[in-house]
Amino acid sequence: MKKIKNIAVLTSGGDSPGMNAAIRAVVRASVYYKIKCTGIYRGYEGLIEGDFETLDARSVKNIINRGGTFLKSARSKLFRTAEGRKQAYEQLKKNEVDALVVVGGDGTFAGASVFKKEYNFPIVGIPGTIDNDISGTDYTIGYDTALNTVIEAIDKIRDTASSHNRLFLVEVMGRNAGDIALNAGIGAGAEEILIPEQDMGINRLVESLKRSRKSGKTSSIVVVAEGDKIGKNIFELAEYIEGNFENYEVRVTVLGHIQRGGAPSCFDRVLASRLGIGAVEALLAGDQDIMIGIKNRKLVKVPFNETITGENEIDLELLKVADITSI
Ligand SMILES: Nc1ncnc2c1ncn2[C@@H]1O[C@H](COP(=O)(O)OP(=O)(O)OP(=O)(O)O)[C@@H](O)[C@H]1O
Ligand SMILES: O=P(O)(O)OC[C@H]1O[C@](O)(CO)[C@@H](O)[C@@H]1O
Ligand SMILES: [Mg+2]
Repeated sequence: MKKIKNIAVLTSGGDSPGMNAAIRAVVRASVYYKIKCTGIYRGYEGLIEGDFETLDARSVKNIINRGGTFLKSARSKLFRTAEGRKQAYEQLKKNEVDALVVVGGDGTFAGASVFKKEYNFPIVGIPGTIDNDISGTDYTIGYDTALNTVIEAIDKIRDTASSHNRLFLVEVMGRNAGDIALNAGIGAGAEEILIPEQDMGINRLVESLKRSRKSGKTSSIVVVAEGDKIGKNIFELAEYIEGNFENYEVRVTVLGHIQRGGAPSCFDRVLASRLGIGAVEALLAGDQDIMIGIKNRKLVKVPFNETITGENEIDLELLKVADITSI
């Protein structure tokens, strides 16, 4: 195998707090091991266009505390095409890049896996997404920060919900994964949590909210993941619930992209730093086509095809905790 002298790094898909800390770790590990590090701007889009810049230890100063990604990110349509990936490969050759670190979510890994098969180019992935929807790692970078952002927002909503005796539906991110909804829902003391992995059924939801009222609750918070399976959007759901209650006002808050921003938590900074170094060391050890993840507090190497199962397991114990604590 060709000796690795130049590692490139890019961030792709939705940004997540801690991506900067991951880039910083990749750059500084490269400096530590005396190899060149190349930053690629705007994910696979910049890879195709050749938007490259050499990074040194000082290029990544003062970013460990910053949300977003200074390399910027993109959702690239072109990289989904064979022609786009060919251009990407040509750019890597032209810039004498020997290996690539991609920081992103399941889509980013799917793209990396296709690229690796076509060009046999060494790639290691770092899980960076607020969704926590990647198999083989307990946590993805940004998820912990997003959870804290969500509970801070819901705590505020609770103040006004209880002052007005209202029911609030709070939509959180997660097109296919309910991790944010379930964990933030428990942490914020929600009465009900709707997740994509489970269809609770609209009637059961209404019955449960009626029971809550009867038990003496004067206000309620329902956390709804954006990809929940109840079959109505959150505003239709609010109307339906209001129509089934007397004198219970319903309000909707969609938290949206606020969940993706902000300074990373200490947990995400440390995780990102460990994974960044792990990725460089893996490439230097000859690994490729894998993600560096974390399991039971230890770094692990997981083949790309095992990270994108498309199925997100729900933690039944957490569902029980949510049920019992919302009585
Ligand atoms: N099957 C695929 N083939 C080639 N490229 C892909 C494929 N799937 C995804 N990609 C590339 O990866 C990019 C990132 O994927 P996606 O937009 O799904 O975000 P992600 O990495 O899953 O992050 P997040 O879910 O946190 O936003 C896509 O914009 C696309 O360029
Ligand atoms: O920023 P965009 O492209 O609207 O993406 C939103 C999606 O990205 C994610 O936030 C993950 O980054 C999903 O939870 C959400 O559905
Ligand atoms: Mg994704």
